[in-house]
Amino acid sequence: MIEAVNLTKTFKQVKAIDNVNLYIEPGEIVGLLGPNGAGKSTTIALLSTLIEPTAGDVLFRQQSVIQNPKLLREVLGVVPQEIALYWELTARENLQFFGSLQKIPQSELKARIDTVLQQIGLEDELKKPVKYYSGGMRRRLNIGASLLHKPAYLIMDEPTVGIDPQSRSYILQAIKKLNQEENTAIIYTSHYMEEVEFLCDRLYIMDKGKIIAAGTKEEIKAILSAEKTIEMKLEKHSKPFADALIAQGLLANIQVAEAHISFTVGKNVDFLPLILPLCEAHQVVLKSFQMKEPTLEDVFLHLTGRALRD
Ligand SMILES: Nc1ncnc2c1ncn2[C@@H]1O[C@H](COP(=O)(O)OP(=O)(O)OP(=O)(O)O)[C@@H](O)[C@H]1O
Repeated sequence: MIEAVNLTKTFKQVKAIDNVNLYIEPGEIVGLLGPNGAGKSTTIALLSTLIEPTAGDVLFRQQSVIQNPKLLREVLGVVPQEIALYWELTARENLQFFGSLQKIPQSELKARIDTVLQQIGLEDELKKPVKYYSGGMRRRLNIGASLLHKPAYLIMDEPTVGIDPQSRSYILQAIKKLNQEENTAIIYTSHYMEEVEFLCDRLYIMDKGKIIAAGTKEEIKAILSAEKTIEMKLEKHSKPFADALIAQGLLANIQVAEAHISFTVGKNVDFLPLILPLCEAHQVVLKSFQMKEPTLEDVFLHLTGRALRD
């Protein structure tokens, strides 16, 4: 198990993370979710022993990794957010280079590269330098470079940023397969809710350097079980109506996107008597109502008052 204990990191005046506690056990996929600047990259830089904390510690098998980073580094792969590849080399040549850096014996390296190319779906068909690859292919190779030494734990920092939906879906499937077939434990950071919903067993939601919620997806969604989310569609957008809805103060998390309006209310609140008089006053026609199960995005909005991508 890797564990962060009261982890704090301050850069000059900025407290990038503040008293973070989290853990990951062998074989599980744990999501670290939060908007830009929440402290995800700092947390994983600390977990992967790239930087040292201002306070607190990272434990691996209950030993401090500050004292003994080697123990963890041997079993850890890190996929950085920035692509770290050699543009003039082919996929295989890049992997040969990274494999040698990781001191994988030459007698084993070729077979490991073959396996990794297969795991990331690049096989051997690509004999071109990386500079000719698509964004998705580069991302896949970036992941491959961290898999050569068969890490038991893999930390991935937003590995699908800036790629097309097809490549993203391919990468998500490959990560799931890696976890299921090799039992690789994965810490996955993202600000894409759908990715975390698809991949993760447990998750931590971060905001402004702190963990603001932790648990299984079901546990986190249960934070909102006392509320329901309503989506309604108007015949056409009406700013005076939307303003009046916000001003009456009894509905929470009101989101207005043209003629689509959503809000949350307590499970037992009868919201129609709150809305219908406003419709009448502003001559607004309601086309539909829908009750929605809470999503992780709703939980984030509830906890922070902001959307994840704000
Ligand atoms: N080397 C640094 N020097 C100064 N401030 C830093 C440094 N690294 C991070 N920070 C600050 O710490 C806070 C957390 O940043 P961090 O990169 O960990 O967030 P993040 O959740 O990974 O964001 P993103 O999704 O944009 O990668 C931010 O306010 C950031 O500006």
